[in-house]
Amino acid sequence: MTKPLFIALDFDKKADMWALLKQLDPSQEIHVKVGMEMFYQYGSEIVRELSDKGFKIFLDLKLHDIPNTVKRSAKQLAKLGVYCTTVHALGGKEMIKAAKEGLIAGTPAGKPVPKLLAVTELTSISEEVLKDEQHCSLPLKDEVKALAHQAQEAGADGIICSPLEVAGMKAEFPDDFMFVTPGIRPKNYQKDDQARVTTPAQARKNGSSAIVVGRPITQAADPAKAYQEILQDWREN
Ligand SMILES: O=c1ccn([C@@H]2O[C@H](COP(=O)(O)O)[C@@H](O)[C@H]2O)c(=O)[nH]1
Repeated sequence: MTKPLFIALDFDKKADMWALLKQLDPSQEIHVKVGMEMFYQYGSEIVRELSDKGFKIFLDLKLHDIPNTVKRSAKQLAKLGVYCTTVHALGGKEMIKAAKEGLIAGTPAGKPVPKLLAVTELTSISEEVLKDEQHCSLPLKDEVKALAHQAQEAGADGIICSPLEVAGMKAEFPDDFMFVTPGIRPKNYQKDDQARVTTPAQARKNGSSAIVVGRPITQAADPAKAYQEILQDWREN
């Protein structure tokens, strides 16, 4: 499979989401990310609609609760047939293990189990915030790496981190462990609320397995053009 670019479908209205998706070339495989904004409004219906139209879905709900609750929730999520989903790595190994068990238990027979990705440190968190507000004494890269190892030991299939951290830890993980990276900004695009960003091309060079891009596509004057340009920067050799 070519390395995915997940378009973060962070929209207020479903109609705006479809207006964007209709502009994209239907002959290409399109990967999308459904997050809390759409899911809290439209629920599993939106996932099914996208799935029926052939989109490959990353359902990003960042589960973070006690293991029993996460296991039972993951079991329900697995019924939706998504490609991957997320938990917060800070929930601990028991919670991640429980999420994996729930996904396995809920996946319909003969269907692939959704990949479980653990969010390490959100890409909006800076070195300063990690130290001053999360009271973490480790440098950010070390904290991300420690959470990544913890997630892998607990059975996660990959992590979410910034592309800035990938190169420094990829060699320590199996080849199929996924490094999915938001915090993507084309050259000269504003950071918005993201703290740790790179261009798509830099994410590729650093070894990201997949990138997640929202506003640089969804807020563009010409989203289809922005998507193609970012895709080219991401995939160009
Ligand atoms: O650490 C994280 C985890 C998830 N995200 C999500 O990715 C997109 C990024 O959107 P942009 O508009 O490209 O900033 C968004 O849906 C976040 O919820 C993240 O940014 N960082």
